[in-house]
Amino acid sequence: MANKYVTVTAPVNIATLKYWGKRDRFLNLPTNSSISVTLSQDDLKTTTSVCYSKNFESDALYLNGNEESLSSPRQQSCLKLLRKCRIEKEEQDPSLDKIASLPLHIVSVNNFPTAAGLASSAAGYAAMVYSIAKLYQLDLDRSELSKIARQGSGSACRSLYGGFVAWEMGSLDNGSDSKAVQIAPRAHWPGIRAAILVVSAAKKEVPSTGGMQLTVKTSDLFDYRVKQVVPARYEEMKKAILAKDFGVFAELTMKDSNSFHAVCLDSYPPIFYMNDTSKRIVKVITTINEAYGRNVAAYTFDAGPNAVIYYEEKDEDIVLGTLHEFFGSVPGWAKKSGKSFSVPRKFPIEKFDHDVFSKGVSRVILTSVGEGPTLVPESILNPDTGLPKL
Ligand SMILES: Nc1ncnc2c1ncn2[C@@H]1O[C@H](COP(=O)(O)OP(=O)(O)OP(=O)(O)O)[C@@H](O)[C@H]1O
Ligand SMILES: C[C@@](O)(CCOP(=O)(O)OP(=O)(O)O)CC(=O)O
Repeated sequence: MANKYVTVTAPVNIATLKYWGKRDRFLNLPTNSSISVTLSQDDLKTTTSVCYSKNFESDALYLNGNEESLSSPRQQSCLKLLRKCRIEKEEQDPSLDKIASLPLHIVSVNNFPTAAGLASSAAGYAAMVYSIAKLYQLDLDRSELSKIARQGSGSACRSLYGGFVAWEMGSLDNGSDSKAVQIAPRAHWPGIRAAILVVSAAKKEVPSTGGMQLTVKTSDLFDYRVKQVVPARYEEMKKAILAKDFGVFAELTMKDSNSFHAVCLDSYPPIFYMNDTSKRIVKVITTINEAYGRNVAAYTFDAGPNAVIYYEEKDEDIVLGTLHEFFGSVPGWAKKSGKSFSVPRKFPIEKFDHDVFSKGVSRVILTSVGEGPTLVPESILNPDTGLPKL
């Protein structure tokens, strides 16, 4: 039997309504629904090739060129669930090749820093699950696959779709209704842009899982967030996306970032993810919004100090022009080289101490809303050896 292989690419997603809290930590079942924007794979993507062969000794994962363990319970849950689906398929159709029990080799590369607060685990698990599902020719839609990716990392379930995505928390104990659904495809609102300001590429001090558990256990505000704040915000944000109402979308996004960091601060002992640079970025964005009398940009921060700024293409000059004034000297502006931004002088730049405000950002990534996982022809794995192609 020939070695069979497939290659896919998968995107990063950045939540605008945050997942923070688990009701089941083994199944990664959340305490609230969440919403995200999938970012373009032109700028940030995971590429994963997978292959099975009776000649391989065991399952193996090569990440960014190095062999990594595949033994974590999260990785094992994903592999077991995918194999179970393939076994069912083989049982239903005895003419199919019996490949479910053959060892798998997974070769994956992220074209951006891994484990550095840029959601590599989301793109990584989405790519792994989508590629193996394609290799096994499983007849599962993206929502079904999202339930498997969710067990790898909660936020990974949202990377199964492009555009604007909701993770419906569900209520069942077995998690069968906790899945991602698409609110709207990229084409619905293609003018959404994102500027990522990389403040730190270091591993986060408090990993998400531990941080969430501490918050669930100790924060008094948390109960109010999940029962009162998020359910209403979830409906309002979906409405704003469908209506392409950036002003409302931006306000809800910033408020939800604030709310998430507030419950982190309210945890005991407190968890601090934003640093002084993050706070200065908030100040710049709120000042631009005040100066223009509308929300031209929205900030959001995950479990680390990096900022993601959402804006609409039509406001690029205002938003990027302002960010360029502060952070124009760091890498990441190449795609705008030669462009001079015309920022209408409504923005009181002199309010800011340029020397203080321009510090702390090491790189910018300029991107936009993008598509979900995609099959691609070029393999990054040598199917004869199962090793990364050099
Ligand atoms: N391409 C990939 N394929 C498979 N697993 C991956 C891939 N990329 C990352 N991972 C897994 O995700 C882990 C990193 O997750 P972690 O949550 O620490 O960082 P992150 O997702 O980049 O950051 P954050 O969650 O703060 O945005 C890696 O150690 C690896 O186990
Ligand atoms: C702040 C967040 O980015 C938290 C993401 O948490 P993870 O998905 O990384 O957590 P695990 O399920 O434990 O893997 C918010 C979000 O993406 O919704």
